[in-house]
Amino acid sequence: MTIRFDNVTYAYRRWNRPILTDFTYSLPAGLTVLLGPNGAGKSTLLKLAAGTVRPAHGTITLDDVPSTARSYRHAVGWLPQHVQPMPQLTAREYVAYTGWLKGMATSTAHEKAATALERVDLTEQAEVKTHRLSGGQLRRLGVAATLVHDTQVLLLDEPTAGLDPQQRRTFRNVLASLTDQVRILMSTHDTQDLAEEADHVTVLRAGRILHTGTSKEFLAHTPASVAPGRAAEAAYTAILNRDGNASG
Ligand SMILES: Nc1ncnc2c1ncn2[C@@H]1O[C@H](COP(=O)(O)OP(=O)(O)OP(=O)(O)O)[C@@H](O)[C@H]1O
Repeated sequence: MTIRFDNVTYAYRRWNRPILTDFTYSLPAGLTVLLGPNGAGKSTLLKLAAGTVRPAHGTITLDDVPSTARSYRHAVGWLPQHVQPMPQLTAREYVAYTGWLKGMATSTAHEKAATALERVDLTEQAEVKTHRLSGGQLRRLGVAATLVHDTQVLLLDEPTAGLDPQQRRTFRNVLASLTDQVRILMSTHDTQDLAEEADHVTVLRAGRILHTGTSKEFLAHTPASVAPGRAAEAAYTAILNRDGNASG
């Protein structure tokens, strides 16, 4: 099951310049990292894919189901940049409540919540009130909430921003463990982190795809003299520079 953008054009206001124009993209299997400078259109792309905003032209589909359909929004989970705790709820109740909001029976929502928490490695925190969770645990709680209703595609907007290195590692490991069942598109500014877990990399600038391919193909852009620890950052810079030179 994958999300396809076909000739999508989107502007925030009818009279504004479009952020995406005639944009075509198909989300590959596994974990895809979405890179791009500030204002490239990453969040806009994720919001369109989540069905929270609609294109002016073109179509966004999940195996032929349009993004306007209820079944589309059930199959696609979107994690915004900030996960708000609900102080009165435990982690388990929070996830079950999300399932209930999506139309699940209360008993099913509780059952599915336990499985979703297990998938993000939060079983031990199931009875902890959400405002007592750490920043990294809160992000994983957000992922559990999006997984509770049998999500096929997970969209994450800078989920590792503000996390310390240990929390980022745990978060990435959790994402990597989900990719056998869920396709994931994750935006980030954390270029170096991605080299470890991403299957694919897409680079966006000014609403255009500069590069999309496997991580190996992405890293092949690394200049020869660069130390391995800097490879992803250097590959990203090389792709941006190549485009800058071509369009300049
Ligand atoms: N609600 C909005 N109304 C009008 N313009 C917007 C709105 N949200 C974003 N934009 C504009 O759309 C463009 C793309 O923004 P978007 O947030 O998608 O980029 P981004 O790649 O996610 O950036 P960042 O890395 O800074 O989060 C920017 O020029 C931004 O100013």
